[in-house]
Amino acid sequence: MQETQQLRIFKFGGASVKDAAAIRNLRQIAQTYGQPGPLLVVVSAMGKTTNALEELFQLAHSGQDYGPQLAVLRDFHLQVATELGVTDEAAGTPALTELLEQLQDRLATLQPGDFDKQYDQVVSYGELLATRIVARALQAQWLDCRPLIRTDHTWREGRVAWPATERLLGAVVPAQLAHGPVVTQGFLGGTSSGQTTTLGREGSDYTAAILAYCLGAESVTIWKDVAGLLNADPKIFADTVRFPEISYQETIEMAYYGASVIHPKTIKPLAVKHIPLRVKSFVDPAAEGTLIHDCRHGLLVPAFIRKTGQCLVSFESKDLTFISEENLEVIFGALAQARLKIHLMQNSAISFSVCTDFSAFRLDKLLALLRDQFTIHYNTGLELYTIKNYDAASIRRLTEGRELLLEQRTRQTFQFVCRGGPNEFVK
Ligand SMILES: Nc1ncnc2c1ncn2[C@@H]1O[C@H](COP(=O)(O)OP(=O)(O)O)[C@@H](O)[C@H]1O
Ligand SMILES: N[C@@H](CC(=O)OP(=O)(O)O)C(=O)O
Repeated sequence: MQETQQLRIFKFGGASVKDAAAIRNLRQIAQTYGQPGPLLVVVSAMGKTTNALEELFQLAHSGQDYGPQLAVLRDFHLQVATELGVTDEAAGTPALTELLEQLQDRLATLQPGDFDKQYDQVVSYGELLATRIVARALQAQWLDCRPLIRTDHTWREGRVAWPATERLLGAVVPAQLAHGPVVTQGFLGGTSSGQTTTLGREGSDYTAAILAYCLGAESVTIWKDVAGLLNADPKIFADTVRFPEISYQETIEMAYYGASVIHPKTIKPLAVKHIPLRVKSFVDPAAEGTLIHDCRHGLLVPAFIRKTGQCLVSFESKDLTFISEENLEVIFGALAQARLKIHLMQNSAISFSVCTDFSAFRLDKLLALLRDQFTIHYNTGLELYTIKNYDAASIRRLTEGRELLLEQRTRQTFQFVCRGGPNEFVK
């Protein structure tokens, strides 16, 4: 594989491309910090476009009128392109209007069934449209990553076929980078038969890591609306502290437990190749941010992580049989089939409980698979809190006055599930 010397990868998420002013700011950052090249820029859908596309898709798939929402989405992208003066369609292939027409066609020709597969074919247009605009604004080359980031057919959470992806990217991207900056889509991949897949919501950070791993990048910088990786989400918790540097191991755990600033899959490919990851503020790009790399540090301050939209499911054997390895095998198999990920689990003599993301569709599937064998109870509308590197004061801060439905602690991590409610303790 041909490695690109000193390649820097910049990733810009939805907030950093939410309108024309944000894209001008991105251009300034790329010009100031992305030189000398080579520079590969990964871009997500603009603002909340992915949510809007999800809604559009739901409407279209269920046969409802989606015309007004589609018009809003179309006008928004065209308006931003006009404000940036990048409506010169001849200069880009495919043109913005061509992508918008493709999206319209996709929506008009949806078939009943195949929900997840068709979701990917529609929702992917957020990144296609955004990169078309950003590439033109940067006068950079536009790269369609779908034929190069090869995944299996796991719709909505494509699993990367690493050897093929490394070969495909290596054959195309270094040559393109030799001609100047390249802009490509986050979140997207493609199957061997040429169908679009997505890598899981908020998966654009992961795309930056895939590209870095496969192309042997020097570093990855993800530009966010926060000062760096903090010990908690500042939208929820008061008095947050920035980590100037932190290890891959600490970061992967924070991301895994739900610190939404970095997609959890991002860290491993970078750690394997010792590629540093910087989290920097696009609001204050000169500020230090956070450097995530191979480093050792003492005990860090407690980090707080909240996951909302949780569901606690308890399985009880119907005949007072103990929860055994055989029972657990059946339960885990059903959870995997329903594609429900376990965030926390606990068992007693005759009962086994798991905390997972709530999805009515997936929960129904799980119930259908296990109802005959187990008595199943569940609660929805819950929150899962994790405190990494906890102490007594940090536990008190979060748990006081709350009814804990499930609680667990290891040497470094304290977790509990409780009902969602006002966050009287956080701000
Ligand atoms: N530990 C944390 N440190 C910093 N930001 C965090 C943390 N946990 C959650 N966040 C949230 O992550 C947001 C940035 O991530 P996200 O909105 O997904 O960015 P993007 O869309 O640009 O990829 C911040 O605005 C902040 O609210
Ligand atoms: N646009 C996709 C992928 C993504 O990563 O977006 P962002 O970088 O804005 O979190 C999503 O919203 O899920």
